[in-house]
Amino acid sequence: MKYDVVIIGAGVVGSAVARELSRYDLKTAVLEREEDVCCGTSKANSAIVHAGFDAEPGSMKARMNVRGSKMMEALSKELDFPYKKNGSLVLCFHETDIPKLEALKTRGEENGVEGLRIVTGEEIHKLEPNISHDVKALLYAPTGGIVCPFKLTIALAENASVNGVDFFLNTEVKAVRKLEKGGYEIETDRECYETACVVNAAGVYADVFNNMVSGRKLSITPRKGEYCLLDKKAGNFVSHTVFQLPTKMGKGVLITPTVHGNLLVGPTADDIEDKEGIQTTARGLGKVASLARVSAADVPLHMVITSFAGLRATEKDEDFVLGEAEDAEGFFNAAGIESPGLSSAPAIGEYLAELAAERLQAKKKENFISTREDIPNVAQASPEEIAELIKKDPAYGNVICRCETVTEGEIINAIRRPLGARSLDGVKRRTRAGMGRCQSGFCAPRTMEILARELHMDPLELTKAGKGSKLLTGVIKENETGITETF
Ligand SMILES: Cc1cc2nc3c(=O)[nH]c(=O)nc-3n(C[C@H](O)[C@H](O)[C@H](O)COP(=O)(O)OP(=O)(O)OC[C@H]3O[C@@H](n4cnc5c(N)ncnc54)[C@H](O)[C@@H]3O)c2cc1C
Ligand SMILES: O=P(O)(O)OC[C@H](O)CO
Ligand code: FES
Repeated sequence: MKYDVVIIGAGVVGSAVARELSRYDLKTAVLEREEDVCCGTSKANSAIVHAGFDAEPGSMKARMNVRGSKMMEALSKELDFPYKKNGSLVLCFHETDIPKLEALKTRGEENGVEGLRIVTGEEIHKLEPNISHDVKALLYAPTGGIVCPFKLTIALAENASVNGVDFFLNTEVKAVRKLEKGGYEIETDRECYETACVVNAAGVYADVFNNMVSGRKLSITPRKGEYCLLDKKAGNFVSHTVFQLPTKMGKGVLITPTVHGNLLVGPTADDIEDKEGIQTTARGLGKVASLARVSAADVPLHMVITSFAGLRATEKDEDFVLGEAEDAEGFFNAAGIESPGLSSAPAIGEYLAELAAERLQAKKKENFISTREDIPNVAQASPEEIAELIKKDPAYGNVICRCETVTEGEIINAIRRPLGARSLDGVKRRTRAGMGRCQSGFCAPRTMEILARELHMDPLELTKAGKGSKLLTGVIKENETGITETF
C-alpha cells in the first residue's frame, strides 16, 4: 500500500501527529502493533500537564512543554476530553534548599511559564492543608494541570480517523528501508507499505527504527515508574499536584488528584533493560509509599485500588529528538519522548506535521473537521440529561459498572464509534467501566456479553487487551436458554 506519510506508533504522540497531518491533503497511515491506540507509555503515567518549569531553557522539552500546556485547554474543548488546571506545587523541606526552588522559578520564567510564585509561611497550608509541616517553602505554578491520558489520545486518534487517516492496529513494524528512488519501504508482520515520509513515534522502540535508516544513532533506555492508584474516597486529599524538588532522575514522587477524582501516588524512576518491563514490584511500591509520606505523612495508602508501571523513553542526551534525520530525508523522529511528553504532545503534533507537510509541499484541506464529541457520561450528567439519553436509547438506563456508574449505552457507544473498543481494556479506557474500586470484578462479565453481542464474536475469543490475553478458557455448561456458560 502506498502513502504520503506513515506514522509508526499510536501513542499520544503518533495520534497527535496524525490529527495534525489530517488537516492536510495527504494520504496518511498509522501502524500500531497493539490492538488499540494508547497501549504504551501513554496509558501509564502521572497524567500531569506540566506548567513547563522543569526543562532546560532552549531545549525541545521546554519549547514543546510550554506550547503544549498552553494548547491543552482549547484542545480539551475542541475534542471533548477531561482536563483541569488544578495548579502544581513543588515542596521544599529545608531552608538550605530554597535557592533550588528559586532556580526552578527562574528557569520557568525563562521558558515562558506565567504566574510562578514562591510561597512561605501560613499560605502553604492554606493552599494544601494535608501536606507536611516540615515544608519551609513551595513553588506554586497556577498553570499546571491534569488530564485523562487515555481520553486525550483516543480523542486525537478518533479525530484523525474521521478526517481520513487510516489506522492499522495489530500491525507490528519489523523493518524500515530507504528506497533508492526516494521514500521508504516499511515491512510489517502483515503487509508492506511504501511511503514518502515516515514519522517515528514508536516510544521506547523509536531508537530501533531511527537506527535502521540514520547514521546518527539513538539509544533509548526504559526508565520505569511505578504507581499506586487510590480510591475516589481519597481523591480530595490534595487539590493541587504536589511534587518534591527534582533530582537528576526526574521530578520525583508526586501526590495528585486525577481528573476522575482518584488520588495518584508515584512514580519511581529506575533504569531497566527490558523494553517490555512494566511489572510493579514490592520494592518500587514501598519506595512510592515512603517518599509520598515525606510530602504528607497521612497520605491514605490503605485505600489503594490498583498499582501500575510505565516506561519513560529516556534517550542518552535526555532531550526530545524531534525533526527530520539529517541523513535520512523524509524520516521524522519523535524519539526520546519521556516526560513532559504528554503535556507536549499537541505541540509535537503541530511541529512535526508542519515539517512533513512542508517536505511534501502539501496544502491544507478545506473540509477538516476540528471537533469531536465524547461518549455521554451518565455518572456526571444531570437527571434531565439522563432522562433525555434514556428517551433516545433505553440502554443508557442500564448500569453495567456499579463502581463508576457506566451504562450499557455508553459501552455500546464506545464499541460502535470510529476506532471503537475491541477488548475489555478498550471499553475501560473509553468509558471507565472496570476502573472502579472492584477493578472490574463485578462488571467484566457483563461488559464481555455486550462486546460479544456487538462484535458478533464467540465469547471464547474475547480478550482483555488483544493478542495473548483471552478472557475465557472453555465452556462449562449450556443453560436453559441454550446459551453456553463459560469460565
Ligand atoms: C512514569 C511516567 C510518568 C510520566 N508522567 C508524565 C506526566 O505526568 N506528564 C507528561 O507530560 N508526561 C509524562 N510522562 C511521559 C509521557 O507519558 C510520554 O512522553 C508519552 O506518553 C509518550 O508517548 P509516545 O506516543 O511517544 O509513546 P507510547 O505511548 O509508548 O507510544 C508508542 C507506540 O508505538 C507502538 N510501537 C512500538 N513499537 C512498534 C512497532 N514495532 N510497530 C508498531 N507499533 C509500535 C507502541 O505499541 C505504542 O503504542 C510520563 C512517563 C512515564 C513513564
Ligand atoms: O519523573 P519524571 O521527570 O519522568 O516525570 C514524570 C511525570 O511527568 C511526573 O510524575
Ligand atoms: S463494577 Fe465496574 S469496576 Fe466495579
